[in-house]
Amino acid sequence: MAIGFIKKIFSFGKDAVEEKPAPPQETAVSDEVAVNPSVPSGEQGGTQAPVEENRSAAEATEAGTDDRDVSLEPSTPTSETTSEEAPASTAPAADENTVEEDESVPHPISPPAGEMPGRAEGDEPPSEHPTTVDELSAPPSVPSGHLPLKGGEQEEREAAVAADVEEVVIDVDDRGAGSSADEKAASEDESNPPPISPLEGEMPGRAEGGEPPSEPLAPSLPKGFAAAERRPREEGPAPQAKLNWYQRLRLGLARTSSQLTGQIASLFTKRKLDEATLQDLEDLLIQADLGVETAMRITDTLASERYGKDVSGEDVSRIMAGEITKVLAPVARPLELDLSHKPHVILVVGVNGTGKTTTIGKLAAKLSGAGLKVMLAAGDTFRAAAIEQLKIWAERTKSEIVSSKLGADAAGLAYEAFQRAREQKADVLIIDTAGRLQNKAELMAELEKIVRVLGKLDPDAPHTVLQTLDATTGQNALQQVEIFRNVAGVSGLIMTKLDGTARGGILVAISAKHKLPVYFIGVGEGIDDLEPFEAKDFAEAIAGVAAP
Ligand SMILES: Nc1nc2c(ncn2[C@@H]2O[C@H](COP(=O)(O)OP(=O)(O)OP(=O)(O)O)[C@@H](O)[C@H]2O)c(=O)[nH]1
Repeated sequence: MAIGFIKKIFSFGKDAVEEKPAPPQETAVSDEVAVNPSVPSGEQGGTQAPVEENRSAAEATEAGTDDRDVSLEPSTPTSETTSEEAPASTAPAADENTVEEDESVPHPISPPAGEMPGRAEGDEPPSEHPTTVDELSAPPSVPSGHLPLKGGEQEEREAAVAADVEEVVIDVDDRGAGSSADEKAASEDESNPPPISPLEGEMPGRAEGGEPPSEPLAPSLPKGFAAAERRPREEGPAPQAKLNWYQRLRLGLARTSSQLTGQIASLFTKRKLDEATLQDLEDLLIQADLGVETAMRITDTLASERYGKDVSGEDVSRIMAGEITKVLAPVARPLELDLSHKPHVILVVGVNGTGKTTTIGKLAAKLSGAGLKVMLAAGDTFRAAAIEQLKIWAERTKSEIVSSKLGADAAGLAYEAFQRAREQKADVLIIDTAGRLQNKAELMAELEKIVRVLGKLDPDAPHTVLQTLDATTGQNALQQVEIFRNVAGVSGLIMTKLDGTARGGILVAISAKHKLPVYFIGVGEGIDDLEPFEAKDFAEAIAGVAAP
């Protein structure tokens, strides 16, 4: 179904470009009803009709409780011209252009008016090879079939061309200026000397009739300056190969692990394992955000193996990695999609800046890359940049997008997006939300409303509620999960920014406490920088166990 749909998009408006993907169709939900009639018929266009129905449905529920009219405004794919079409359509035009240009535009090598005046009317045309100064300064001959311009005409036309050029510049650089192109061209003629004129006194050119200097004169520097010798350019360091995701994860968690292993190593120098050492170790593990429960698991296991004996830092790292793996293994699960839903709705929540929008883009890339039909909903109506950011991701991932104006009702948008995704038989709908600070009650209420509204269309929706957590956050992430879980019923986590100076220990504490699935980890800002979460890799990276 999805492949058939994609083929449909691909073939719209460009019969000759079969293999080139069409831009994603965007559906804007605006405050005014504006249905674009130019949508292609078929799967996409056929979904236009129920707009009003949708709206009333949304109103009937408290879904689209917003008073605004919400409507769909799909953009049409850009039609493209193929190289095969071009010659047939452009050939006659080219002839016309030639005539047009020849008549109105001076020859490209024509000297500027005033500087090298043309021949006076009635003069003999110059010989083929100019030999005298007069001949050299005469304008080039006009191609046969065209009348040579008279001196006055030449100037007028050159002025007209100058005006045209200025008009373009004004369009681009100074649209609202209001001064006419002619005025501007004229005033610049008066005020600007020709750019190639040497400045008087600074770089004297050849005096009239004088010999050219044998070497170009170096400008003399004013007092207090000295000419520097040109040094050979230094070779910079060879560009480094991009680290793979595992190396980036290890690097990201290096701060946590090296700090931890360094402290552990100094703790166990020449000390047998006793109660005091175990207590010190537990404190260190808690400081590394691992949580009391996991810290105790580690110390208990260490005690049962090595109590009263010598202990090395490697022993502790190995036991630590093993115990952390036991905590994380049950939560390292794939994100399950029930594609019978059509669409499977994923709501993405989390504090602002934790990487929701970026993660949505990465998820969309994986899903659409696998041939699934993905629709995105720009439910972060709080930030204009977030809407734009998601549009870019939609374009990059060939996903459709439903967006709205800044400040629009997010629940109404989510409702419309869900309906539209259903009509279009999308496999997955991913809804972005505003970064709600958990202490802002009204924002949390809006999030609750989105969940409620989606449930009106399908009691099981949203089918997945994903929360993004920023790995650089630390303890605060634990509190974030608690709050979003209560408000939005978070069903799984993605930890982002594990490639930075991450403090990944908190994920262990969160997993021990909430036992929520951890689907993926973000290891960079790129489209491919999202990896399935692997308990053992993560545990070893935190514990500082040497990489295999
Ligand atoms: N290094 C790194 N940066 C990331 C990762 N994920 C997201 N980012 C960056 O984090 C910043 C915030 O990401 P967004 O996706 O805008 O976060 P958001 O949660 O949507 O933010 P709001 O729209 O403000 O709610 C951006 O600069 C992203 O490029 C990651 O895994 N690694």
